[in-house]
Amino acid sequence: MAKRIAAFGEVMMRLQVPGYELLSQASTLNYSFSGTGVNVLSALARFGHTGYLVSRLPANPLGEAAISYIRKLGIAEKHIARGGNYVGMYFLENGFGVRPSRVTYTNRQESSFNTAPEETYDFETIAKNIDIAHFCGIALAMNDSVRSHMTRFARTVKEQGGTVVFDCNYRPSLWGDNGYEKAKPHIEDMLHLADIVMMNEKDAIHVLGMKTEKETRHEQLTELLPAVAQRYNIRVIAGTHRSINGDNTHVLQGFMLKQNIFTLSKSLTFSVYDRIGAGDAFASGIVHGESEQFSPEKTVGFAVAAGMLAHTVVGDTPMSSESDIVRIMTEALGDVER
Ligand SMILES: Nc1ncnc2c1ncn2[C@@H]1O[C@H](COP(=O)(O)OP(=O)(O)O)[C@@H](O)[C@H]1O
Ligand SMILES: O=C(O)C[C@@H](O)[C@H](O)C(=O)COP(=O)(O)O
Repeated sequence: MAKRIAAFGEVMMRLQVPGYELLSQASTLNYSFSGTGVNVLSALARFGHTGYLVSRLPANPLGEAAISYIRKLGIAEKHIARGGNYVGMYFLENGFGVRPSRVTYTNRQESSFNTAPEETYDFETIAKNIDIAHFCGIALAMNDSVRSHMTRFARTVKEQGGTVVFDCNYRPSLWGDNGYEKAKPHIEDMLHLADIVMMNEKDAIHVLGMKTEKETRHEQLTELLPAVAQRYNIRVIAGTHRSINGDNTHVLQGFMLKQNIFTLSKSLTFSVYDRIGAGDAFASGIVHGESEQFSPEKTVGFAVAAGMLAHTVVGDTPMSSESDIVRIMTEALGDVER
């Protein structure tokens, strides 16, 4: 059934160096807009849900440009507050061969979203009119005021009987020195409130400090995640394992833990055009599968195929429809369609 979904998060301006040049070599940049909330809602709008972005943008031409972009993606703008002066930015240098892609965040703390005053958002009204709210660990890394918005909104959604989705999305560069220690209490606050969580064993080991004697990622995952689900009372935990082959193709396998049962997707191998936003596409697939009451096998298969397709589209924002994803799950790769 189509759901009303709100995502709380920052709209980012992505400044991408064209081709494979470094920032130090290039003289032009391509800009687009992004942010985990934008990405997740774009995907969910394509699957037939209604998406509301809960954010804050400046009342100036930059804010207008961001809103036009969001509108074009089919995301409802009525919960976007206006005020402050800046849009958060990040620079992207594309990797090539053995050189990985690189993201550099700039003075994000000063953005409209990260300086939003305490009473900016009417969480009561928003929570009464949605079914699901999505939150992300990137916003949690920002400052105490954003963290307070997040926990307040998530608590209000729970009080209204809604579903809380939380993507751990740990970004080392945003948490800084002793990042794991700083992040742990805040991630735990969100885990206690969440019904559906995106994470893998790295979050359990490094952020939550859980111990395991197991050596392979898969064994660590299957040992630790049921303990996480039990400790924080989480209904569904899902995520991916990625590996990168010598020929630069990536292998992605999705997993989902529900009612103490692990379901794994097929391992998909594919070439990568633009890797950023693939985790958000996967998360959207899980939210869609749960909303439509798909079986765990179908949900995780759908989510990983959505993640794979997001690697083939330029920009952070997933653009695939449900039928694009179902086709890729069921059909062999083909030549030009004409
Ligand atoms: N250095 C790290 N320490 C702890 N957890 C991490 C680290 N890097 C990534 N993770 C976690 O691993 C998971 C997947 O990472 P991510 O970079 O978001 O990949 P994807 O975009 O494929 O989802 C996320 O839940 C993230 O929090
Ligand atoms: O910084 C943000 O708020 C998000 C963007 O940097 C970007 O969209 C992103 O990190 C997406 O995450 P992924 O889907 O895990 O690649």
